[in-house]
Amino acid sequence: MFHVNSEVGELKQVILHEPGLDLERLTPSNKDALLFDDVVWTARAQEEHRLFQQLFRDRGVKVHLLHGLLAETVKHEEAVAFVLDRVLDERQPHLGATLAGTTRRLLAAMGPEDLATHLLGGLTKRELTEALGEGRTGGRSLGLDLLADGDFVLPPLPNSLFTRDTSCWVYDGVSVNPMRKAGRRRETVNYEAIYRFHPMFAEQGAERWIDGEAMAPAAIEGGDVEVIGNGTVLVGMGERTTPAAVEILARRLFEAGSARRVIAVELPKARAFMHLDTVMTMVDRDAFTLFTGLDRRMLRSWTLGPAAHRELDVTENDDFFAAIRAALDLDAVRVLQTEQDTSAAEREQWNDGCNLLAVSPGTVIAYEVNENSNRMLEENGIEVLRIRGDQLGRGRGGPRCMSCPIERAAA
Ligand SMILES: NC(=O)NCCC[C@H](N)C(=O)O
Repeated sequence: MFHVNSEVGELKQVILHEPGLDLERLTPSNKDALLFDDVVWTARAQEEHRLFQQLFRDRGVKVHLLHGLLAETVKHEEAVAFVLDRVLDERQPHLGATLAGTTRRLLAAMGPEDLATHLLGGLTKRELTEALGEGRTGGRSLGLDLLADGDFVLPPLPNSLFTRDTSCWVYDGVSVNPMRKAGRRRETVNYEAIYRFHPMFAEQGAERWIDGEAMAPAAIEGGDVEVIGNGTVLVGMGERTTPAAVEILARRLFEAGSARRVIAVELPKARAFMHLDTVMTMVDRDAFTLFTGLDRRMLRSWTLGPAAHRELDVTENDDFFAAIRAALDLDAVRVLQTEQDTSAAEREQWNDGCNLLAVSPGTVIAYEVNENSNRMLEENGIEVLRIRGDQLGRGRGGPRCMSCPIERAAA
């Protein structure tokens, strides 16, 4: 049975996405809408990613690749229908009934590997017309006439690289997340299909905390959700996760008896701090990194607990880390901040210096570029496994963002 009982306990199984066609689709003109800061050298990004994967395998962590999971999922006819009903909805502004139908017939006729590639990497008008052959594009369509050859009939999902965000496991269940940004919303459909139809998950009967489709416009992303243990979950509310979503998640967890408290923390609403894990991650049983640019005493936070009649007990905390210490039943928590000038601190945070993935208590994966942050961690007794990320980092996500633990022991 899959479960994630902590942020830092022994990691056993993880979902990663080795980028492919999805990253090749980035161009200077579409990268902003697709939430990347630059175009990417895909072959090098894949090389970097394979080294990242190897780190897990070397430590006995089972790696599941998203493309493989999706391909196995769409071997099932109901899964294909489920996905295509959603991604080729004729009401989408650029589609219309004819183009939606033509594209659907093409995708449905593909083998599972190719279908998975295009669900992640999208489909251009050129690819559609070439595959159908001259003059066989189905009926004439306004949507098709208005697209240029290189335009997308089905847009790509390059942020699939960040498997953390789209679904996240919290204790004995999973939340399939409604994404805040338009460029990531379709990722939810792929995961919804995997969790419903892939035999590895469908036969497990794990709890489902959030159903992304039903929950929009409330939004929550896994980078904001940290399962710190002892029945407690930490959730950031910034650019991506909404207060409504935090309350829905909290209520579900309390009703199932899977968590006793949720600590919600307010974050600045800015891209640099898009998720909680871009400024703060847990690195050991009693230790967190925190971006130096945030004053820990200024962070507003609330503790949510269950109350009668499906209500929530919401109390504002005086001190965020004191609330965490109490929730974890610890004498003290260590808040690790890198002492460096403000420009260096800003640069390292931008390069995901705080976005660490613990593989066991006190051992984390980090980008090598963040020299000051990594040195500081080592001075505090944390083992740092360094990875290259010159290409991977261009989407503004680090080792924690690029991993979705599905099995992790308590700390
Ligand atoms: N947990 C994370 O911070 N994930 C990084 C997501 C980066 C992606 N380009 C995004 O903007 O959503």
